[in-house]
Amino acid sequence: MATQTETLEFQAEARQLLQLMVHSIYSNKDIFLRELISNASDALDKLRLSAFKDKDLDVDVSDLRIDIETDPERRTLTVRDNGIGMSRDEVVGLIGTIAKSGTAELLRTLRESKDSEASRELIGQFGVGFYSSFMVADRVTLLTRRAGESDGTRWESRGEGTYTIDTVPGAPQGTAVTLHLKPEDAEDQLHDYTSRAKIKEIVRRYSDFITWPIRMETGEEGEEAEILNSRKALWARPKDETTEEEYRELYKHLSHDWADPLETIQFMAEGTFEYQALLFIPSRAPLDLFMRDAKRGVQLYVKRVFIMDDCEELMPEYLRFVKGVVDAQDLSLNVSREILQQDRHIRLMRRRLVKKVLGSVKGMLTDKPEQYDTFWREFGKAVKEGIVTDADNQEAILDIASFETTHDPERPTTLARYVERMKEGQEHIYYLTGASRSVIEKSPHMEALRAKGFEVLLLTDPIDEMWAGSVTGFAGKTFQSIAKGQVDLPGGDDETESESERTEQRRNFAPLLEWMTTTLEEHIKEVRLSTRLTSSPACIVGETYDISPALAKMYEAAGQEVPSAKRILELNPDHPLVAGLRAAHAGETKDTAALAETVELLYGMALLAEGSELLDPQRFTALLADKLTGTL
Ligand SMILES: Nc1ncnc2c1ncn2[C@@H]1O[C@H](COP(=O)(O)OP(=O)(O)OP(=O)(O)O)[C@@H](O)[C@H]1O
Repeated sequence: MATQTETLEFQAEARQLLQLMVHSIYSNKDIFLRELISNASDALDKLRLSAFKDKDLDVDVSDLRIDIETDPERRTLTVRDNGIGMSRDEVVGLIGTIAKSGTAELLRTLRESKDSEASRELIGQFGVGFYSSFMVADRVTLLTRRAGESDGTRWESRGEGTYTIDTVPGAPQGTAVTLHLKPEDAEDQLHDYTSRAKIKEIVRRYSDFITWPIRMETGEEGEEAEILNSRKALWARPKDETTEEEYRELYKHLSHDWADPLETIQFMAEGTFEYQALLFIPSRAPLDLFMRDAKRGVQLYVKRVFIMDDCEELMPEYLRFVKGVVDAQDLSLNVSREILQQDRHIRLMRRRLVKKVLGSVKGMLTDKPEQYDTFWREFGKAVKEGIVTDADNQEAILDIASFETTHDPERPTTLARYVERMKEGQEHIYYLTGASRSVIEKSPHMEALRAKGFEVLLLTDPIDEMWAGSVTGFAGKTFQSIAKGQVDLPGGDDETESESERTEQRRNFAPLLEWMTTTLEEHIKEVRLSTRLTSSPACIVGETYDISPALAKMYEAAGQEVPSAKRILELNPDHPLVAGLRAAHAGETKDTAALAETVELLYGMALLAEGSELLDPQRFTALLADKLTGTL
């Protein structure tokens, strides 16, 4: 007997997602069954694992299965499992709320998106699981009892603002989800989900690989229920015995993505440590790719038994978007995270998995450029983290990376292509980091390189700041920031000034540079002449091994102390303002205070030109206003 019924409200975000489901945005409604079977299969996995780990848990795991029952008269469809079940609190927490990261952002994007195709894609990426029942049902009942507990829970909702919940003593262990189906409507792709043939077709198409039996009564008295799925573990089957379609469906089951994967990677390792791996690269980045608690997508199985989701030990963080299954034959079912962390075989396995993934991206780069472009657009930012965190594969990652470049504003370049295009005598791969392509392109540091026709990589991701300063080189060429150190451009397209001219210039400017260095000593450590400027009067550069201002800012934002390194102000001796300053400073009757103000403005201009902030904007504008007034 059910106890008193309690009516609860859905959490706001859950309500909004439900609305989307009820006024379904999907055309293919059949997939609700895949979602329910997927949940049931997970619940059976969990029960088997719990029973194995907790010997005191009194459960029968000898006949774990999923049953589908239909009642054409009452127009109901039930998906029943004898898995782990849910406690009352779990029902409220898991079904009444959406604990997934990225929900709020997803809903905001959906609200802003007017395009229903785009909305469908977005929500598909998120995966709405259980709620998809409301595409085909106007009322859903869930009866569940958690293994080890005596009372069960009944949950029921019409997919509107509220749901009811009550306690049901003596409910069978596991979960039964009953859908009270909406009327058939062929136009709206609402099929007859009480039809055996339809159910069979859907199970075959979407859930064939589920390792648990999915059963359905034949309707004939005395006949055994029929098992609808073939239960073949795809990863343990040779490639030529598996169809693309089967791979795709497994991918969707694992990832909850509704789109097809971009690439499938399958391999089997034999020998002393045997395992099978089936990995997928999705075709788009998940919404939570850059969130702190983003999950990694590889599941660990041991001898066909599901052990854990999100196995960090198998995939490094920078490849967190890779989904799939790894099934190891020689581990104990009892394996824990701690054991995994210390296991030498697991480390070898991970190394091999990473090599396979990077190798398959390299394959795309050579053979399937369009696919590669999609990959890099979606995941490049995450993959670049590996340049810093995975020293063993640094070369391999640089090899598959693409970067924006001055060579072609439309297409990013690989480093190999950059190196091919390098000029004679060019030893360095030039790059500049900054907030955006347009800021970097206009930076004074670019001037001489542009004038002389050198290609520069334009690095705009925060992670670029981290690796660019620490990686030594690629294909024997070193990286050089054009905002750091001295830039000695070889030959180039321009004629270079003769050495004697330069010596003469240095001598002429020495007193000004010395005086300016003292005047600005609070902010910079040296003023010197520049070889990188053609039209701007000045720019600021760092020493070769200094951290860039943007990186310093990132560290500060992360709460880390950054030793403040003073940088160097470089002057363009050919600019009239700089030439004028030199003349004025050399003059007999100079106004040192006024000159110092001009120098301060010059320094401020150099900061603005590279996209940095002024130290004291009020003072800068006051000085500038004063100088401008003087010109009138
Ligand atoms: N048959 C079931 N048995 C036990 N727990 C279940 C069952 N169905 C759902 N749950 C619980 O409810 C949670 C929410 O289910 P839901 O289908 O909404 O999302 P999900 O499966 O976690 O995620 P996704 O959107 O990725 O499918 C599940 O994670 C699971 O903990």
